[in-house]
Amino acid sequence: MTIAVMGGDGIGPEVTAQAVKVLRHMLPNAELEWAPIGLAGIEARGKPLPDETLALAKRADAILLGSVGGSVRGLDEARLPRAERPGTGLLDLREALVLFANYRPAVLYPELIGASSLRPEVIEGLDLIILRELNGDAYFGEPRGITTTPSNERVGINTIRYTESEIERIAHAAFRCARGRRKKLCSVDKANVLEVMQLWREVVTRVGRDYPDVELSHLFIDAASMELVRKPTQFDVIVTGNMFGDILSDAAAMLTGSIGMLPSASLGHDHRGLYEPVHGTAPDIAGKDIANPLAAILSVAMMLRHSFGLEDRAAQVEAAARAVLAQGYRTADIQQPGCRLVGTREMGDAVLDALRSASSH
Ligand SMILES: NC(=O)C1=CN([C@@H]2O[C@H](COP(=O)(O)OP(=O)(O)OC[C@H]3O[C@@H](n4cnc5c(N)ncnc54)[C@H](O)[C@@H]3O)[C@@H](O)[C@H]2O)C=CC1
Ligand SMILES: CC(C)CC(=O)C(=O)O
Ligand SMILES: [Mg+2]
Repeated sequence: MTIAVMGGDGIGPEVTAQAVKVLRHMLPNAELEWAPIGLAGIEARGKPLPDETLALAKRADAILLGSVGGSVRGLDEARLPRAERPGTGLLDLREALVLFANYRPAVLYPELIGASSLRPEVIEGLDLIILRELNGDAYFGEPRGITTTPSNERVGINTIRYTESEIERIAHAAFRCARGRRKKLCSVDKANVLEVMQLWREVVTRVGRDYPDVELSHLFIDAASMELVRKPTQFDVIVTGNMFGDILSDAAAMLTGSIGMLPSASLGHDHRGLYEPVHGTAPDIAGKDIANPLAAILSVAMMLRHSFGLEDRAAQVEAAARAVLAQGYRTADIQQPGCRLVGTREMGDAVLDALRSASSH
C-alpha cells in the first residue's frame, strides 16, 4: 500500500514527522511517499497543489497531511488571489478527490479535564463528532471574487451553495455515523435566514426517514454555538455545512484542552481518505519543537480505522496517546501543574514507546 505524506507548512512538517513514526510502527510494510503542498508546493513547484502532488494523492491508498498556510514571498495570504494562496492547495485536494465528509471527533481524555477551558462537570464524558461537509458552501460556491459595481464601488462576493444531492450524501454519512454511536444526530444550519439552509434542513429531515432508529434534532448555528459551550455532552454527532463546521470544530477543540488534540478524517465515496489535524500551521510556534503532535498522531489512528479497517491498531494508537497523558507528558498547550513539559519530538517518542511497551506485553 502507498501512503502519501504531505507535511505542508509551519508546524505541519513537525507534527507530521511524529505521526510518521507511529505510522511506520503500525504499518511497517507501507510505502510512504512525500509531496509538497501549500506554501511548500508554491516554493517547490510554483503552485499550492502541484501536479505531481495531485497525481500522488490520486494513486495513494491514503494521505497524511500536516497543515498549509503562511505568507507568500512576504505577502499576507489573506490578500492574495485564490489561486496563489497556500490554503487553496488543500481546498483543491479535497475537491479533486471528492472528499465531502470531514469527521472531526472531539473527545475529552480524562487526564486533560483540567486543561479544558470549561469546568470539569460541564465537559466530563465529552465524546462528540462534528461531521463537516467539505466540498460545498461559501468555500466553493460560484460566483465569487472581488469586482466593481457600476457605481465604481468594490464588492466582495462568495456564494453559499448546496445542491440536493450534496446535502443527501452528507446526511446519509451523518446518519450512518450516528447509527454506529449513540444514535443522536443534530443538524446545524441557519434555515431561519438562508434559503440554502432551508433546503439543507428539508433534505436532512427527508433522509432521516430512512434512519428511524436515529434521533434527529435541528439547531440554528448561533444557538448551536451556545449549546456547544453550555452543555457539550448533549451532543453525539453534529452534521453541518463547510463553514459552520470549520468554526464549530475549532470551538469544540478547546473543550478537549487544545486544538492540538483534534484529529480528522476526510472521506469520499471509497475508503481512500485524507487524514489531518484540525489545526493550522501555527506560525506563532512553528520551528520551535513545541507544537502538540497528538492531533496528527490521532489522525493516523483514524487512517488505520477508516482506510484500512484496522480497528485494533487504531485503538492501540489511541490507547498509547492516552497512556502518555496518564504518564504526565504534556506539550505546552496542555501543560498542567505537576506534569512533565515535553516538546513535539519527545511527545512523539513517548507515544512510540507506549506502543512498543504495549506490544511487548
Ligand atoms: N487545515 C489546515 O491546513 C489549516 C490551515 N490554517 C492556516 O494556518 C495558518 C494559521 O492560522 P490560525 O488561524 O492561526 O490557526 P492555527 O490553528 O494555526 O493556530 C491557532 C492557535 O492554536 C495554536 N495551535 C495550533 N495547533 C497547535 C498545536 N498542534 N499545538 C499547540 N498549539 C497549536 C497556535 O499556536 C495558535 O495560537 C493560516 O495560514 C491558516 O490559513 C488554519 C486552519 C487549518
Ligand atoms: C483551508 C482552510 C479551510 C483550512 C481550515 O481552516 C480547516 O480545514 O479547518
Ligand atoms: Mg479550520
